[in-house]
Amino acid sequence: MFNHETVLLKESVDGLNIRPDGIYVDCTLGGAGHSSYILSKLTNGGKLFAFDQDETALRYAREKLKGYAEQFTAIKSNFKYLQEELQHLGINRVDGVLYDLGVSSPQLDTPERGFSYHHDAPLDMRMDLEGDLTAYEVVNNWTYEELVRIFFRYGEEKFSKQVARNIEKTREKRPIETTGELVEIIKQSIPAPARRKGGHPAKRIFQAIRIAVNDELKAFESSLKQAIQLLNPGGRICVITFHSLEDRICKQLLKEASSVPDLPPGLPVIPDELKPEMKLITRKPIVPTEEELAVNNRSRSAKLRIAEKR
Ligand SMILES: C[S@@+](CC[C@H](N)C(=O)[O-])C[C@H]1O[C@@H](n2cnc3c(N)ncnc32)[C@H](O)[C@@H]1O
Repeated sequence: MFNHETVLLKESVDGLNIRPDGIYVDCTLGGAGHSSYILSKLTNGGKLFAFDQDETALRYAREKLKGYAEQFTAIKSNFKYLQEELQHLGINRVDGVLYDLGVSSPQLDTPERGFSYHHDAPLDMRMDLEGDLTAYEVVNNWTYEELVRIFFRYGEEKFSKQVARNIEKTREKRPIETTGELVEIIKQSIPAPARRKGGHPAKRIFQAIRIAVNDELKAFESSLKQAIQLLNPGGRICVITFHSLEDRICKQLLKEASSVPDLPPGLPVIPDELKPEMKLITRKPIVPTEEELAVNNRSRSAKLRIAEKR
């Protein structure tokens, strides 16, 4: 069973302003919550292409959506290959692209995937099980400097140096094999008063390693740029992010794409080629309602941003 509670479902899919005969892309298929709702709004002429790099999610979603064989195509690929994969299928323009970033609940809740600090399991954290880089490799073989860099940058962890130093000390004696061992090292590295604040003490380091293993930020940035290029006029992008690093990339890129460049003074009208490509639909992100927060804890950090191609 693939139990993933979809976040900001109505807000994001309604945000796509779906044309029943349009072409849409769900970059993060997962449990197909958003995809099912998009498909319910399409007629026979409409198409949905959905990406996931996780074979388990694809298998589940293909079965769930088998009634939509005409309209639905699942693609096993990283969404950083958005343009290339669509081109292979003869698609050069689309009417909407959706991202619901991060990991799904089944990925988090399956101990063997090694994403969770609540279970003791081998250090893995790959969304794509065919990927070469695992959390084991990062934790055991990356240098002290590389670890400090990712813990600061991707985890915004104040005690990055202490954690990296204790990882180094431990692995000099023996390899660090499991999430449980890593959690213990993190707990020992963070002073007790700080450990009691801000949720689970391993949360930020686990986020950092997961982002590094899956190269999440670069993939998203590259994909979002491609999505902007792929859109037809009037087409929309909806992005749901779950932490400040993803949200910053999204906000920045959409802002750049929707801003007028500095113009020479006295120019009476903005020439067409200088007009921004996008228009922001949400100046401030949409966040879950109290009702959603009450039933879905995973939604608490979600932010939805929407922009439209001019
Ligand atoms: C939060 S879940 C999506 C849940 C889905 N919207 C639903 O309602 O069921 C994110 C999914 O995107 C996938 N994913 C994350 N980053 C990806 C990437 N760069 N390329 C392809 N799939 C990715 C993950 O494997 C995961 O299944």
